[in-house]
Amino acid sequence: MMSRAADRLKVVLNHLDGSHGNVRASFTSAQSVSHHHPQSFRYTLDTDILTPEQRLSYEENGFILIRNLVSAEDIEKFRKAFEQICKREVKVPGLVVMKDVSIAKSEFVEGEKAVTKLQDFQEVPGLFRYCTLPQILKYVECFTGPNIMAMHTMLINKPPDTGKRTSRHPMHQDLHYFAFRPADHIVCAWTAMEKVHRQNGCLVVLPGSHKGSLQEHDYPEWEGGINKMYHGVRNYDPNHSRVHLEMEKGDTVFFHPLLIHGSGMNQTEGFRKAISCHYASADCYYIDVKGTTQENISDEVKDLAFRKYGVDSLSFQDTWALRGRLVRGERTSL
Ligand SMILES: CCCCCCCCCCCCCCCCCCCC(=O)SCCNC(=O)CCNC(=O)[C@H](O)C(C)(C)COP(=O)(O)OP(=O)(O)OC[C@H]1O[C@@H](n2cnc3c(N)ncnc32)[C@H](O)[C@@H]1OP(=O)(O)O
Ligand SMILES: Nc1ncnc2c1ncn2[C@@H]1O[C@H](COP(=O)(O)OP(=O)(O)OP(=O)(O)O)[C@@H](O)[C@H]1O
Ligand SMILES: O=C(O)CCC(=O)C(=O)O
Ligand SMILES: [Fe+2]
Ligand SMILES: [Mg+2]
Repeated sequence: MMSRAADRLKVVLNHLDGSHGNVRASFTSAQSVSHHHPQSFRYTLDTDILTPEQRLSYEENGFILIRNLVSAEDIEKFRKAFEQICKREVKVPGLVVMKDVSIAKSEFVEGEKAVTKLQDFQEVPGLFRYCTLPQILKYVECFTGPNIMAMHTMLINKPPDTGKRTSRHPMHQDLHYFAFRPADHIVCAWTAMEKVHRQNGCLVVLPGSHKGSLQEHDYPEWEGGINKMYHGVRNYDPNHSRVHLEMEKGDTVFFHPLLIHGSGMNQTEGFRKAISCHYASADCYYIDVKGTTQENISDEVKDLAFRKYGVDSLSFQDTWALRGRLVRGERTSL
């Protein structure tokens, strides 16, 4: 109980402090792993959900993998909902449907095979149900606390590579796209909709990179082209040690928004599917990214909002406030 109150205080202090770090790191958790060596936690809250090992692992690595969290039946339902959208059986407000850049201009690819990514499916009940699954939110709460917003939703249908290597997703930090803070109260849930492995382009992560700061992002100079908004960390070191997250259908990884990650190309004939949601504590606050490294993505998003909706008065923060949906607790700030 004590520790829950301490965690709330941490959030408040951080809020006032603005810069994350020192204040929180000095708190000591009551639920420490060892009684003799009290452990302080920065990236996880006190709940009875994570085992001490899982908690330490997230603190150290910036991600945890939970096997078999989403049922095959639920995944089948998400797959059906995705198919319906691709066949244009339903029209959805706000939904962004992205084709791979290497097939965008081809008139021969249609339906599901043409869609690389659905974004912002908050108005598709059959897909948004993923973001409300209790077994997912149970884990999310360990990072966000009790007031939870689903800020960004995606279904990724990584296509077989056309030979131009455009099915790759460059190494990046998701925080680059976000106009809210603090980072430690944001988490991504990413669920494999089928077996994902190195061959079909599983997630690749740099363990521990969440302890660093937000880096400069830009389009990588890739010969075969690069998808819209696929920014990568500018000074990516290809020799840094990486972990390939091979997962079975239903396995779910939760990761920190500063964790550097990407995915390799899909060298199979199948479409590699995953569904994901970025959650944030509703107690987070919006920031102005003017003059920061995030200005480039902010301009691109505002430009897209203008082309899609014809409004040029939306700020980057507005685009987030309009898309975010409360999934648990109270909508306190975001
Ligand atoms: C109510 C609030 C308003 C909200 C505003 C909307 C905001 C949406 C945005 C996204 C925010 C991103 C947040 C991400 C957060 C988490 C971290 C995730 C990391 C990522 O995944 S980043 C990558 C995300 N990518 C996108 O979001 C891409 C968004 N999609 C698009 O912008 C459009 O789909 C696109 C690519 C412009 C295509 O537009 P569309 O109208 O569907 O296509 P056309 O066929 O008309 O083509 C137009 C033009 O674009 C070229 N094109 C097509 N596909 C691509 C592509 N994949 N990459 C690059 N270029 C592409 C096409 O060839 C055409 O070119 P012309 O030269 O002929 O004009
Ligand atoms: N120059 C680069 N800048 C940014 N990210 C890169 C760069 N080169 C590769 N990556 C990223 O590194 C990750 C791994 O890339 P790669 O395509 O080599 O896949 P892989 O899983 O290592 O497969 P393989 O088994 O073929 O090596 C992907 O996220 C990829 O987009
Ligand atoms: O599913 C993938 O390939 C990773 C996508 C990703 O990291 C993202 O869209 O932010
Ligand atoms: Fe990402
Ligand atoms: Mg490689």
